[in-house]
Amino acid sequence: MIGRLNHVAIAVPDLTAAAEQYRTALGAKVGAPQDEPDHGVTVIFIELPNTKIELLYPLGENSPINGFLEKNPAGGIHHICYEVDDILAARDQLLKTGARVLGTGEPKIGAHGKPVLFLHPKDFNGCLVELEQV
Ligand SMILES: C[C@@H](C(=O)O)C(=O)SCCNC(=O)CCNC(=O)[C@H](O)C(C)(C)COP(=O)(O)OP(=O)(O)OC[C@H]1O[C@@H](n2cnc3c(N)ncnc32)[C@H](O)[C@@H]1OP(=O)(O)O
Ligand SMILES: [Co+2]
Repeated sequence: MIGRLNHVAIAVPDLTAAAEQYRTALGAKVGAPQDEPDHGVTVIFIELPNTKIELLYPLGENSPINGFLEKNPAGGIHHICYEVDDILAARDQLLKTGARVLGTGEPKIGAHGKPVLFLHPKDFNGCLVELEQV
């Protein structure tokens, strides 16, 4: 069901510093900051030849990443995003296995303008999973 790895997201305590480090120390192709108010985050995508890294920083008062950054003040890997062809079929299949879909259970439009859903980290070996329909 899952296809390519779309991105690995890293929650960071300082978005500008993290972007600069990827640009200068790691020599990566770093995009511009994008506010995602529907998701409570500001993101910067880093383009790698085979995937992307999504730097995440809280936006607004109820950001879903606030708790994670409180527990991991230096930052940390926050989620991985797998591509799927049909997100509703994927969701329904996963619900049958007992996996918890976060939020309302309905896809939201993600940072690439495509539908996304999140699966509870406790149901996936401690790793928050994002699905993106491509
Ligand atoms: C723009 C878009 C895109 O790419 O298109 C994005 O990525 S938006 C990216 C931001 N959006 C999201 O993450 C949306 C989905 N996320 C959520 O709904 C939330 O972040 C939850 C995953 C439910 C966690 O929320 P919160 O930290 O408030 O809950 P909580 O404190 O009750 O956490 C429950 C347990 O899960 C653990 N936990 C929390 N976040 C975790 C993470 N990212 N990875 C692994 N474990 C995690 C906590 O340590 C805790 O474990 P213990 O009980 O053992 O201590
Ligand atoms: Co993401």
